[in-house]
Order: sequence, then structure tokens, then C-alpha cells
Amino acid sequence: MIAPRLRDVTQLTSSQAILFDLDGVITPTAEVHMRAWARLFTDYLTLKGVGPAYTDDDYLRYIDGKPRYDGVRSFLASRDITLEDGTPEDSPELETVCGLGNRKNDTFNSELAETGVKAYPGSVEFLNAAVEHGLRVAVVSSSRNAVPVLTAAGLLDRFETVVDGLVAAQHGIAGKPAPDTYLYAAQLLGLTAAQCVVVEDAHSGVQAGRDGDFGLVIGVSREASHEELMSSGADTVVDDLAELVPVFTNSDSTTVASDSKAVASDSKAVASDSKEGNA
Ligand SMILES: O=P(O)(O)OC[C@H]1O[C@@H](O)[C@H](O)[C@@H](O)[C@@H]1O
Repeated sequence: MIAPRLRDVTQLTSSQAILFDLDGVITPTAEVHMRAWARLFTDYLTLKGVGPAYTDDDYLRYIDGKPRYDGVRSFLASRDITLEDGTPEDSPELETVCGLGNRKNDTFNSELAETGVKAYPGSVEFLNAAVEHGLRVAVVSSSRNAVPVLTAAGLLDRFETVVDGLVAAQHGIAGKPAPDTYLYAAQLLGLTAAQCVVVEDAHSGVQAGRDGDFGLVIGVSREASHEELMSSGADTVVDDLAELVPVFTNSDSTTVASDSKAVASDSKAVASDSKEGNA
């Protein structure tokens, strides 16, 4: 019989790779996406005379972490609106799923060009500690802007592979909440899901990690709460990835658990519902 997996943070040190979401995990760009979506859908619903008005909760429920056009479809469905898909080449003026998505992308890119991107210091600290410990690292993002965002943050060369929205579209890989983009990244690294850790801030991404049966799913609470991410399937949730650096720098895992509130309290119950080790 295969021993049940111990889904707590000490498993980080025995993992082979960390697969990082980007927006909201490595860079604060989830906020930029969030503002651009709010502008698009507030204007759009007003123009159509459709309610209820768009709120940030809509972003978290229907859009966060999903590929661009899936986010549009999913939000419009919540207001009983169906549009033709169009194509990714659609002009932002067109009232199609792709046209609206591209309209939001213009807003996203203007803000990014104005403000630039600076990674979360705690995430860079965690990345450095993981790499120093010998773990391999990759980015798995739904965004078609992942490479420019990583480049602007000066981090592109830190990752062995980047599976983004463009790669997924090119290969016909289903986006988050499906686990497929994460599984594809693991495959590119020549690893199994069980050997990899997923780090996510969005419900859809946490769900992808859980459904892909990854070795460990770490939630980072930015907009979504600890409880929400735990209920989506995270094994543990932190406010900042720097909280997990002691896992690498301190070989005594019990000290780590007691040093970090979130880790100690969130990781307890998880071993009980974990199945056998996966492929
Ligand atoms: O429009 P893009 O850049 O391809 O991004 C798609 C999605 O990418 C995800 O990473 C973000 O969490 C979402 O907010 C965003 O909508």
C-alpha cells in the first residue's frame, strides 16, 4: 500500500519543482487586471442597461485566474448575456467575446506601461530560497501577457519554463480551472504532478492544482480569504510567500510550523482527505 501523502508545507523540501501562478502571486498585476475588468464591465453593463452593476466580487467569482475570453464568457453568463465569440484578432470596438476581452486588454496594457511592474519582495525571497534549495521553478499563467509582465519585473530568466495563455491557445490546452496547463508544465519539466507544488491566489487556479492532484497546493491570500482558498482546495494558505522561507532555511519543520500562524493552522486537517500518492 502506498502511504498517504502528507500535505503540509514541509513537503516543499522534498518536492522537485514549484509551479507559480503569476498575477497576484509573483507580481501585483492581479490588481491591474481587476481594475481593467471593472472598467470594461461597468461601462458595458451601463451601456446595455443591464444589472446588477459589476462588483469586485464578480471578478473573484467569474474572472480571476481564467483565460481572457473564458473570463468574458463566464461573467456575461452571470448576467444572462450571450455574445458571439469572434476571434482573438477582433478589434476592441467589436461587441464579441474576443472584442470585449481585447478592449480590457488595452486598458491593462496602458496602466502597465504607465506604472511598470515590481514583483512582491516576499515572493522573490521565496523563489530565491526554493532555487537555492535545488528546486526547479516554472510559471503557469492564464495570461497572454505573462512574458511581458515577467520581463518588466526583470524575472523572465529565473524560470525554466513559462506556460501562459498564448502557449495554451497554441496547443489547445484547457485553461484554469482545468488542471491541464499545470499538468503540461509538469510534463515539460519531465515530472509528475505529485513531484510539483502549485502556488496560486485565485480560486480557479487552486482548483486546478487540487484537481490535477499536485503534491501540494499553496494558496496566497491577496483578494480571496484564507477560508475561501482552503475551501477551493488549497492545502495551506499564507498572506505572503516570505512566511514559507523558513521551510527551506530551517531543517526543523516543527519550528517552521510554529513560526507561521497560517501554515500551522491551515495545514492540519489536510492529510486526512488526501488519497494515495498519484502518478
Ligand atoms: O488578458 P490576459 O492578460 O490574457 O489575462 C487573462 C487572465 O490572466 C490571469 O492570470 C489573471 O488572473 C486574470 O485576471 C486575467 O483576466
